[in-house]
Amino acid sequence: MMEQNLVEIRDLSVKFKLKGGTIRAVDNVSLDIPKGKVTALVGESGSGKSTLASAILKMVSSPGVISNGEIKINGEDILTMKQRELQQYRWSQVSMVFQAAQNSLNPVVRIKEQFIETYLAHKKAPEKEILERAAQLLEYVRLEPKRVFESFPHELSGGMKQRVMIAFSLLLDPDLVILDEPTTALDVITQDYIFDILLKIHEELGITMLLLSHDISVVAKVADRIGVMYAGKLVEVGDIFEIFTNPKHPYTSGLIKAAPSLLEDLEHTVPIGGSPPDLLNLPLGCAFHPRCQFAKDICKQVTPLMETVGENHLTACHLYNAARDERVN
Ligand SMILES: Nc1ncnc2c1ncn2[C@@H]1O[C@H](COP(=O)(O)OP(=O)(O)OP(=O)(O)O)[C@@H](O)[C@H]1O
Repeated sequence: MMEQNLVEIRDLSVKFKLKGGTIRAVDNVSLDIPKGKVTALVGESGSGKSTLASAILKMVSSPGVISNGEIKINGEDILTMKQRELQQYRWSQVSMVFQAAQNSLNPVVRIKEQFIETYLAHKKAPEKEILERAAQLLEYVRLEPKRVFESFPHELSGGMKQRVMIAFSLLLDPDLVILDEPTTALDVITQDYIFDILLKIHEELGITMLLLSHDISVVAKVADRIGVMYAGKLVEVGDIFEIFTNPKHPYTSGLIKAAPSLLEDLEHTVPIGGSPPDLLNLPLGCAFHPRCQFAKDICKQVTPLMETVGENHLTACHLYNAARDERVN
């Protein structure tokens, strides 16, 4: 059966005009988010994951601007939506749990009231119905509705607040939920617990998810598809099995080798050498070339384009252009 895409992003660029110059936090990215699947975006801090995700909500933070591209959800172009349409679209079609989202709960309002306010800001319904829905969602995230409803945020632990935020993100029954580093700042056991919950929600509600993480091992358990970002570009995308068994881009291989919990063997992890790129001073050619042990002359001069390297698998790396060229010759 043909896979249907919920979101189709084409040639998306987001620029930030800063004191030292202009950076492209997202640089000509094209990505499909298939319906009913969990897609993960991974890459080091600063690679552009959050900026890309906020563009899907047309909520890029100032001074960022979406300088080109197209984002379609269910075939509808988000970037041409008017303010009123956007207000409807956010939360009810796409919701996002931001980084350290626990802190975005209002500290002086009981959770119950926050559920009601959030719902009513987008749709009308009797309070009783809203609370029934909220209670159902709290049960999904394995929290006791009665207790949580009456609590203020400071009465809940970090992991509980994060689960409340996940429940919030589902409140208006969106098609897509974006989770930005959903478990950072939580201990490992709580992280696992939250990922179990996310997986269950995904399986039972069939909801499409976009998960952002700097740690490829964290998303390995839940994602169906992985996109790898480096210096604002998408450098590899493929189904989870392909990415882990047959990574093509040296940066993807580096992320996998550097992930301790994947190898279950701390001694054999190999950190990626060099340091993350300075977006104000990107090298010519492939931005990863100064850290790449396979870099050739062409990598220092020409930016590689995304090319198909397998079924549902694309990468932007000259190593594969060369392999293809050799086959052709
Ligand atoms: N509001 C802003 N003002 C200036 N620069 C920004 C802003 N938001 C993001 N950037 C820059 O855009 C680039 C990409 O940042 P982004 O937060 O999207 O990366 P990320 O991969 O999500 O990393 P992290 O997980 O650390 O947030 C970074 O260089 C960052 O400094």
